[in-house]
Amino acid sequence: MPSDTSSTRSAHDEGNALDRRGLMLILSSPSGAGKTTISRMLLEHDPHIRNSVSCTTRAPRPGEVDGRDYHFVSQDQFDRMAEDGEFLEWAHVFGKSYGTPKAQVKAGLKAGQDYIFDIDWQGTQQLYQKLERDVVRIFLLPPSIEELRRRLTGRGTDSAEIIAARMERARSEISHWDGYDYVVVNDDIEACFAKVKQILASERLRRARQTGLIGFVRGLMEPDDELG
Ligand SMILES: Nc1nc2c(ncn2[C@@H]2O[C@H](COP(=O)(O)OP(=O)(O)O)[C@@H](O)[C@H]2O)c(=O)[nH]1
Ligand SMILES: Nc1ncnc2c1ncn2[C@@H]1O[C@H](COP(=O)(O)OP(=O)(O)O)[C@@H](O)[C@H]1O
Repeated sequence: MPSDTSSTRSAHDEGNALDRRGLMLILSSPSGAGKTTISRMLLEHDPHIRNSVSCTTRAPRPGEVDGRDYHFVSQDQFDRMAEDGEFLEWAHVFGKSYGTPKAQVKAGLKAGQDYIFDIDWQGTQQLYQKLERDVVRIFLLPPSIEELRRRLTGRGTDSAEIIAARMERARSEISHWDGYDYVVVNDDIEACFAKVKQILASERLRRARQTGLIGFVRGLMEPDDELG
């Protein structure tokens, strides 16, 4: 048995990052369904998870911060990064390029760091093909198409033309819902957040992620001297 059993136990109970391999929590949804809102709530609530900051060629929205929400790059910079193999995956969405930088995430996962990915279904498929064992896929649905339109309009960040393009694409994005492990309807935001937290807590406890348990379990199985 490890000498410091109590600290080992409490570390496991809290899903402590040092005891296990990190996981990749993917949140996808049609634009406006609420994945950015849920990601931000999770990042505020949970010190063990970080945002994987994507590169994009789209313009920043009011309130978005370069390096926090996205790395905003030119098309030339993006193409060079893609050619140099700096992305884990990348895709064209709404006529712009979006990509997940490789370096930070790969090292982080090994060190037990969890990451949130706010990426579309194309990126989700690519990440799943490459890193299946680390990926947890959640798809958020709006309670109705009318509510989706209200949210896109109410967000106040996009022109009528861009909102129309996003609504146009919503149905085809929703058609990929069955490529996800979990599907959550984002009607009431607190109820949706509670479900996402529940999924994360359970996924952290999967045996395959609990690399720190191996030594602990071996200790439990050692012959007990007192029993002879
Ligand atoms: N494949 C891929 N998709 C991304 C990445 N970053 C963002 N996206 C997706 O691109 C789409 C547009 O994102 P954005 O312009 O922020 O609009 P939003 O969906 O309304 O927040 C969304 O479906 C995002 O999930 C990425 O690195 N890779
Ligand atoms: N459950 C909800 N109820 C009402 N409004 C919501 C809910 N979830 C998100 N919103 C709002 O809808 C808009 C779009 O949400 P956002 O998180 O930006 O979506 P996405 O990142 O999927 O495009 C934002 O103004 C956000 O505050």
